[in-house]
Amino acid sequence: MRMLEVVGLVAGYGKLKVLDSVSLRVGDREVVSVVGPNGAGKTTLLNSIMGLAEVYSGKVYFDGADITGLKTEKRVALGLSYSPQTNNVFPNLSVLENLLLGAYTRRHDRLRDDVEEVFRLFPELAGRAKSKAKNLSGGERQMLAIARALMSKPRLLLLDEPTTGLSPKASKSLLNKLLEIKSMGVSILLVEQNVDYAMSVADRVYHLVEGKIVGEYLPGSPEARTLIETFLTGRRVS
Ligand SMILES: Nc1ncnc2c1ncn2[C@@H]1O[C@H](COP(=O)(O)OP(=O)(O)OP(=O)(O)O)[C@@H](O)[C@H]1O
Repeated sequence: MRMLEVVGLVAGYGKLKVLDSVSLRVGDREVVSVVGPNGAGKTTLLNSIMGLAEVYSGKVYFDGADITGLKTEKRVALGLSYSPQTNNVFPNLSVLENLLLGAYTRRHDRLRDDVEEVFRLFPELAGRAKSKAKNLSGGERQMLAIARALMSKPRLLLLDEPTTGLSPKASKSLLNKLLEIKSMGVSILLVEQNVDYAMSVADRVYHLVEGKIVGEYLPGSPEARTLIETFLTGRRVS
């Protein structure tokens, strides 16, 4: 079994069923991306994996253990971490305070080393440790959100459209950081609307449309190129 296995997940919010029998997997040291149009259910998928949406049927396994019914903080303690698309930093707290909050599930004996490690990964944040998060640029804020998620020392990082609102240059720089995070031994499940971005970092890509997985691709394959073209021309794949 892979590190993360999602099997036949039907999930949503109250009476609204969003995901329809979604199955996917993420292996050790793998970057997997989920692409799909607005409203396809990408965020709901991440929410379900973290215990933040209602699961009506299906299972989520992490390291072979069934975590479908676990509380979110228990999932974090097991090694899952989540950087949501919005509201992912505390604007009135400093960069350092945001980072320390990311470590709330852990014992605190190595925090200084861990802060230094994320500052090595994101030197842009190191010089702004005392700045309030609300004073950061969009790109710096996304970096802080990811850095904060890393402070719980995850083995699997869930990222919801971290390039939202960033320039192409800032997006590429952020995507390069994801490859560095992968090389540190952390797996990543990346939700993206920009197919080119997803394909540039992912080992595998799933295509989610109207709550269903309609394809799985290896970046660089002819099928993957077709997927990109389909997105770019706005045609629907079903
Ligand atoms: N907290 C919520 N409560 C109720 N409905 C929700 C909630 N979050 C999302 N939805 C609904 O679930 C459906 C799927 O939304 P979701 O955010 O998962 O899609 P998405 O693929 O991430 O879209 P986007 O790319 O626009 O973020 C939409 O109809 C949305 O209105």
